[in-house]
Amino acid sequence: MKLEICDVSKQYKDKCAVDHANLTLTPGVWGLLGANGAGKTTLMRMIAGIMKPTGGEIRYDGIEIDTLGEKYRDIFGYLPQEFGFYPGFSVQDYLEYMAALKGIGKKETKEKIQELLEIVSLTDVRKKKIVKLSGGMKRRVGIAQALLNDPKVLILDEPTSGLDPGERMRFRNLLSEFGRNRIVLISTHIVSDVEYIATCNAIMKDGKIAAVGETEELVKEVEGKVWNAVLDMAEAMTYETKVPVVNIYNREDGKTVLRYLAERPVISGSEPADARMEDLYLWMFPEQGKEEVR
Ligand SMILES: Nc1ncnc2c1ncn2[C@@H]1O[C@H](COP(=O)(O)OP(=O)(O)OP(=O)(O)O)[C@@H](O)[C@H]1O
Repeated sequence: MKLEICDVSKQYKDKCAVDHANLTLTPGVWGLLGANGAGKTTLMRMIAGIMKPTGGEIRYDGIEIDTLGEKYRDIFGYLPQEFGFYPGFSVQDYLEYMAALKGIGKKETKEKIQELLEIVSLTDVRKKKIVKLSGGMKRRVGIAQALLNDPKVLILDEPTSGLDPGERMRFRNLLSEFGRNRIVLISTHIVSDVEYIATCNAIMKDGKIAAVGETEELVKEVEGKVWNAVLDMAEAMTYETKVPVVNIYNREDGKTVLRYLAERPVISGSEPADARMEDLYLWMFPEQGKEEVR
């Protein structure tokens, strides 16, 4: 099973949102990383078949998705970034409605909804109107609807926004399991959100795919360039503008740990640290700064 994005572009009037993107997705969980405006949503909408590329094509197992029509919809699940719920519907009614749209039989629908409500921990609120749910719960309803048809390809646009830490953890576990023999693509501008579940990553910048690979492989580029320095808070702050800072946190003993990137240690007493995706991201796009990526 593979999904190929072949030289895909999308031109909106005077804006090239996706620029000759090439990417082959195979089973597993993929992170699509990029700052706001990098082109992630546009690329995902094209993969979902709800927007046509202005150049190139997208193929599922060698066949252009447009020509697959209904068949593609059957194997596909999509959680858009902004998605119009039917606020007056209860969770159960909404999922039944979505299942009908996806052409799932009644008996199968009942069982599937029960199973999914358990998975996303919404069984207790299944009769509640969606309008009355919290942001995180609404997001989980969205995740459940994307899973209704047991899709082979699952596309999730910023799925973790609005989830609390517990929900994020459950969501990660669910996707790690789900992605074993399916293609799962998750977009985010929060690198740490996909770091623990994505086995492969595609990094987007200005509409282009800037890097692709397994996390371990990609982070090799920054190995030996990540440092931790333990300082007083005031001193740590003075380095904020002098070195690319990935992270600053305060320890219980009152000291501050500054994680930064440099070819060689520039703060005395620095210790080497294991490289992670957020280090690579900042290394590749220093101008985007830490606010964008964490
Ligand atoms: N309908 C449109 N018309 C014109 N420009 C658009 C349109 N939709 C998106 N864009 C522009 O295309 C670029 C890519 O947008 P897109 O939403 O795909 O990025 P993104 O990486 O998903 O960002 P975000 O995380 O903020 O959603 C942005 O510069 C955006 O302003």
